[in-house]
Amino acid sequence: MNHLRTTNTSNETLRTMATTLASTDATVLARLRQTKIVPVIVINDAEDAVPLAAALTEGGLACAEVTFRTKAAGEALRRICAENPDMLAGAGTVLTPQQAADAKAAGAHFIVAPGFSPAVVDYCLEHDIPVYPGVCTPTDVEAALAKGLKTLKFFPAEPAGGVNYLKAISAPYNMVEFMPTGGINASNIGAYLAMKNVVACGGSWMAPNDWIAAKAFDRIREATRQAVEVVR
Ligand SMILES: O=C(O)C(=O)C[C@H](O)[C@H](O)COP(=O)(O)O
Repeated sequence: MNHLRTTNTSNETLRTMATTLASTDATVLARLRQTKIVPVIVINDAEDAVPLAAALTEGGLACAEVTFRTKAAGEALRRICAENPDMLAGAGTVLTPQQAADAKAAGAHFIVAPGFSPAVVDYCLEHDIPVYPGVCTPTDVEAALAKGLKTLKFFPAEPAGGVNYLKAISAPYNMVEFMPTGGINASNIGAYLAMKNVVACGGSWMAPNDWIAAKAFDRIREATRQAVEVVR
C-alpha cells in the first residue's frame, strides 16, 4: 500500500513537471508540425554530422533525430547543435537515463525512443527536456498518459499495422498525438499526415545508413528535397 502511494505521488509530481515542460514542448511540437518529417539518422563518424545536417537543411528539413545507436552519436549531436543552432535536433534510440543525460549535454531539443522506458521518461521530465517515448499498444499509451505525456512516437508504424492500426489504437485516446516512425517513406507518409492526430512522421529513407557511410551528401540533399515536395 505504501509502495502504491509512493508511486502515485511520484507520478503526480511527474505530471506537474510535464505541465511545466509544456512551453518548451509547445515550441518543439510547433516546429515538428511545420517540418512534418523527422529524418532519423545513424552516424558512425562524427565528421559526417555537420555535412549531413547541411544536406538535410539545404534539402528543406532543418530537423533530425540522431540515434544513440553508435559511439559517435553524442559527439555528432553536439556538433550539429553547435554548428547548426537553427536546426531542431533530437536524440533517438535513447534507452537509458545516462543516454538521455548525454543527449541533453550535447544540446538535444527533444528525446525519442523506440519504446516506453519509465526511467528515461522520468529523467527527461525531471530535467525539462521534451520526450516522446515509443508506444505500440494501449498499455504503452496508458503508461505514458500516467506520466502526463500526450505526444508519443508510434513505433514500428508500418510493421505494427500502419494507418489502420493507428486509427484503431488512437480511437480511445483522443487527447494523444502521435509521431509514427518505422517503415515510413515517400509512398506512405501522406496517409499518416492526413490523420489529425499525427504531428509528424519519422523516417530514414532520405538519409539511409549506406548513403551516410558513403558521404553521399548530394544524394541525401536531393532525396530530402523530394521528401519535402511529397508533404508540401
Ligand atoms: O530508435 C528510435 O528512437 C526509433 O524510434 C526507431 C527509428 O525511428 C526507426 O528505426 C526508423 O525507422 P525507419 O525509417 O524504418 O528506418
